[in-house]
Amino acid sequence: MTKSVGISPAQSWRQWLMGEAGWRDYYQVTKPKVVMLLLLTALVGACLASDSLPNAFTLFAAMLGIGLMASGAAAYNHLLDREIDARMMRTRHRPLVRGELTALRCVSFATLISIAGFAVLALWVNMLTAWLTALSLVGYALVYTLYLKRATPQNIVIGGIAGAAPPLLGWTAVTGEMHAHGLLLVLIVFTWTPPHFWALAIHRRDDYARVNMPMLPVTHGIEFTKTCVLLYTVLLTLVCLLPYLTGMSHGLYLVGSSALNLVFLYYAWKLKFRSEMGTAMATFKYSIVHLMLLFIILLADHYLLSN
Ligand code: HEM
Ligand SMILES: CC(C)=CCC/C(C)=C/CC/C(C)=C/COP(=O)(O)OP(=O)(O)O
Repeated sequence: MTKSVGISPAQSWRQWLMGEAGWRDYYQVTKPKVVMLLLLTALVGACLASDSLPNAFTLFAAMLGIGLMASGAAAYNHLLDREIDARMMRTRHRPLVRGELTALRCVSFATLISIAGFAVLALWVNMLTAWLTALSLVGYALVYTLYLKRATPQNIVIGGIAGAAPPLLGWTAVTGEMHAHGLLLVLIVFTWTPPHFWALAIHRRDDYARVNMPMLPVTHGIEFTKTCVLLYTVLLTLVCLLPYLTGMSHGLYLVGSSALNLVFLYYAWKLKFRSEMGTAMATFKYSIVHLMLLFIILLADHYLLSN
């Protein structure tokens, strides 16, 4: 007699849940590196909100909740952008474009982790943080992705508010209330976003033109965008002085942030006046290092120099 080779209940569950997708596809739609940097800014917001160390459980729950909701927002972005992603060189290998993750699985995953993130914040952090994070999710996943991105070259300036929110989310997670210093950290990320994105958009201009996406280099040309990158970098340098001038941060921050901004200004100046083949991409890559180090320095300054 031959034994039948059916699949076990565990295997059929896995097949129902995953289909052709692997864990890597689910991981990829969460934009993990972006979310990691967002979480760093949230963590620093939380630490700067009080003179003592924040409660470890609240901090863990806040990072988990914000991380899950930001990942959910990123997964909705993959879902809603799948048709334009398929036509752009940079994004045509994404899981939904390759068909390895179906739209139904992606929307289910995004909804599940977003609701889980909201529940974590509502149950173990506070309602203010839960609702502000939900607002950021809607701002990025719906307002930016579905409307702004396709409507105006100021898309990333306005949409940047959602990506800039995490330091405030960290702040409210610890204190339960908003504070001008938390909003100052938001202002830094908000001003940083245009040079971050437009440097990449200059490099990828043709990709965006192919799909008629009204990004600034497509609508106003590369030279104008380079001028905007330089002007926003000057503005960022000035905004970065505010934590020192308002007494929120100290000398270590002033020296560290000034050095980082001088390098950013050099990249932006070079992009405008001495551009070579890889200058736009190098400026984009530096913007990420800049923001990461800036927030680490804010943290070091807070713990080493606060009384
Ligand atoms: C509206 C605001 C923003 C726009 C339009 C934007 C746009 C982009 C784009 C198009 C990429 C390239 C992704 C790729 O290569 O697939 C990127 C990469 C990245 N962005 Fe942004 N970004 C924004 C805000 C932010 C914020 C607020 C952060 C963090 C605080 C951030 C952190 C990063 C990081 C870490 C990467 C590199 C990801 C990687 O290498 O996989 N971005 N961004
Ligand atoms: C809850 C919360 C804090 C939400 C914020 C979510 C979030 C992931 C913000 C990052 C912004 C970002 C990566 C924009 C790029 O989108 P794009 O569509 O222009 O880039 P793409 O073409 O690479 O997809």
